[in-house]
Amino acid sequence: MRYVSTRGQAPVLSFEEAMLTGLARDGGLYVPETVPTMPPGAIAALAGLSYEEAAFRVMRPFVGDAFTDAEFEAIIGRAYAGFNHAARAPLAQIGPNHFLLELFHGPTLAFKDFAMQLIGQLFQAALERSGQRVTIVGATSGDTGSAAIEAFRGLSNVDVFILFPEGRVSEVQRRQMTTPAEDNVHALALKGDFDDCQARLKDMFNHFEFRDAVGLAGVNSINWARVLAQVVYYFTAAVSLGAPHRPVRFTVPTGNFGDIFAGYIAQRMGLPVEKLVIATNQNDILHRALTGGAYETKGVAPSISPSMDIQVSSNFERALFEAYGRDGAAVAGQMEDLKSKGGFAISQGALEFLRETFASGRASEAETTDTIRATFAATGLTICPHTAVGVKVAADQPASAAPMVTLATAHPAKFPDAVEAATGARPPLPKSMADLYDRPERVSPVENDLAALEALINERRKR
Ligand SMILES: Cc1ncc(COP(=O)(O)O)c(C=O)c1O
Ligand SMILES: N[C@@H](CCOP(=O)(O)O)C(=O)O
Repeated sequence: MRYVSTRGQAPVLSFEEAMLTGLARDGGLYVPETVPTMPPGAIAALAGLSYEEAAFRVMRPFVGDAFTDAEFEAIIGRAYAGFNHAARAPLAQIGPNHFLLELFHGPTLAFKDFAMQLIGQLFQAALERSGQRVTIVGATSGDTGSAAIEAFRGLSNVDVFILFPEGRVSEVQRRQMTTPAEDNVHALALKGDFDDCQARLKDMFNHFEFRDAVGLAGVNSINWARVLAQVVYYFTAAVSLGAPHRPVRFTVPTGNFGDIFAGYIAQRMGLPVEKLVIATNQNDILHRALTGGAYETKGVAPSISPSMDIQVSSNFERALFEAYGRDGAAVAGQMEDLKSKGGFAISQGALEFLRETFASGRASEAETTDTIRATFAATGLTICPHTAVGVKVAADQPASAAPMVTLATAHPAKFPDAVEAATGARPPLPKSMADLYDRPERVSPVENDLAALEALINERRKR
């Protein structure tokens, strides 16, 4: 299996190389050269398997010869052993034909654990084999950072630097990043928003001298392995609801477009997905792009679903690559316009392609709060504000016989203020985190300045 860049100019890589490389050297994102398919019989055969067994079957063709079957099986086993639900990604019914896919039973209580726990294991295996040491730099609006720190804390051949927007993550998210005591973990509070964090990260990848000197690696969803791990739960959920014999719809609370792009890959592999619905909060660039045809940035407005406070949605580039018939030059041109003009118009053909697969909707702040309240009243389930954005947008979709699955992307206890404002009750942290508020914090405030960030990382990384 080989991986190509969405901008068409970077070297073609193997799975392991693409995973360790992160952003392609032409600024693009790696995608598989061809998407392997699973025939209906193979999809039906996932029924009754454990999550780990299903994960092996779904992901195996993408990994090529990077790992033997036995190695890959063991890696998957270790990745999900720390989840606190036997099903890993259980479904809960919230309406006659509407289900929540609970993705918050991992160690940091968000869907990011599904991919991050796996790539933590994949990185360890690859680095042990090669004797390499890497510097991971990640940008986060709250959940990627804590999941990355959890997956890589204490590893001897990895330093982890996480950039988060100062004052724009929840207190629980911040403490998850600032309280680990391991000296390979560095939480950096950047003066700016998530887009600034992600832009500086991409600048570091595009500064080859720095990138090569520190052995820069990325664990944001620019990393293909992150997306791949997220493909699995689309299969397990759909099969539980009758796939491949019955199509299923998914609504995905969306920011950086990684999670929903994983759903698109599942569909390309042969999973009968009737529609993938992009659910945005008031930072609705993706909804505006899909409905109006222009991808135009405006400032990020802080919301009660802060992990989705994103305007430059990096994985949308992967969707555009498909929509433009895998024309890397066309994608590079649009990305250049995004950088220089703050936006671009999507061609009619590409827009039609996107609308075939994706629908979209937006939830305001008030609608998000109302949805948390109404879901609790109707079902007794407490949902996080990101999930609530999804539930609201799912409810707005046209009727269909296909079951609707909304991805429940985080545990409500990560966002107690928003949940309490809606329901009157503060969701408690699970026992494993009960002392989170008592642990000492360690964080470095940083300016939104590339040279200063690079200097700090270079000085602190171990050699
Ligand atoms: C809780 C939560 N929900 C939804 C999202 C959006 O996911 P994606 O960025 O993959 O679109 C994020 C951040 O990524 C998140 O942390
Ligand atoms: N919402 C994310 C933003 C980064 O997304 P990623 O999937 O590209 O890592 C977060 O919580 O950090």
